[in-house]
Amino acid sequence: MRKDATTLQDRLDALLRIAKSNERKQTHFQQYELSLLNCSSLQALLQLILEEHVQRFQLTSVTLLLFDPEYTFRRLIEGLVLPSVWQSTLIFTETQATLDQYFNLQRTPRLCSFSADQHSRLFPDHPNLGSVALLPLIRQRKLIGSLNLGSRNASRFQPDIGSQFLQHMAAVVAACLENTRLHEEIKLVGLRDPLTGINNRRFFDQRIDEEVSRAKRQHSPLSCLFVDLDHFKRINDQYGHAAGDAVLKQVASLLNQLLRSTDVLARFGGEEFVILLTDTPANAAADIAQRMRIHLSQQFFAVNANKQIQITLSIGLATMNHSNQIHTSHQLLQAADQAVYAAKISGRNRIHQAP
Ligand SMILES: Nc1nc2c(ncn2[C@@H]2O[C@H](COP(=O)(O)OP(=O)(O)OP(=O)(O)O)[C@@H](O)[C@H]2O)c(=O)[nH]1
Repeated sequence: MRKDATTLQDRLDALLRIAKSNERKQTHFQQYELSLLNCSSLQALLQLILEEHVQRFQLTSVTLLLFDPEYTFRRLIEGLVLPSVWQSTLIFTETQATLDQYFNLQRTPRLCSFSADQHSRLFPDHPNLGSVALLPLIRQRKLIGSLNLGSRNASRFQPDIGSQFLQHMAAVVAACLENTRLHEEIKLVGLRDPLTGINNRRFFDQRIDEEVSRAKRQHSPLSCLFVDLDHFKRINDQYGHAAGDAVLKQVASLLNQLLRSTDVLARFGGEEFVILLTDTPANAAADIAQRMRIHLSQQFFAVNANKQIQITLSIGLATMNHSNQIHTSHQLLQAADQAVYAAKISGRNRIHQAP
């Protein structure tokens, strides 16, 4: 009788321990889910998925394979400084078949033993895993990627283990990835000029303030070029607005190619471009402007199937060098603007340097 009571008590204790452990897991997952849902940037989200996930759930490796046929994701992360380990944990594919091979038609999570033949592309840094869970990331019934969990423990992920919880996590991850991607794209659209694809004036207004502060802090010179196409109206009038657009696009691309990655190029409006040359004194900026003017005057621009034209630029140059009258971003831009006006009235196709 007494023995029976003890056994019953042991069983109850064991059940209580399991219930408590499940509750802890549930709380743990809910906290993780909340952090995923609260993420506002793609970098922070990727950090949660690729790094925090491994620790929180005691895994050996977590990787993401994303279907990115138009390089949308890759363009968004291009400008970010990402941890070098992500080079092997953040994987992209342009072909749907690469993803499809890992899942059945129902696209349910796949829990199985690790096989080097099948899974090495998903876990390039971990050739000795015991088991893996491949979770399909689905949005609007489309497979957008796969979240891949790897464990050294061979019994951690096996086909007979319930996968509802993992399926739920994959749905949250897929939704968060889509949301942050859209969010980042919107941010980018607000700062890009849709015609030329380069930065717009809003972006420039933010950057010039940052660069002026940096130049003051580091006591380094900062030059600004105001570039204005000569007689651009004639191109529109003679060959049409679409031809004018094509010329603007080509000019933006040519200017971009001539600059260093630390310089800032933006379309200021219409046929005007602005450039910030960081850590560049006036004489060096004048050389760059001169090279730019000559290079562009030697290019040919197709305005229709049978006609190519040449163009010229006027450039105004101003420099903040901590010993002249230029102390603010407004003064720097205004000085460059007045200088381009002086270049125009003194004959165009030339550079004018602000005093
Ligand atoms: N095709 C095209 N034209 C534009 C765009 N934005 C502004 N423009 C045109 O650019 C022309 C600018 O004309 P103006 O300000 O007179 O300047 P300009 O003809 O270049 O003459 P100068 O600057 O004095 O040499 C106008 O005809 C605008 O319609 C655009 O996005 N696309």
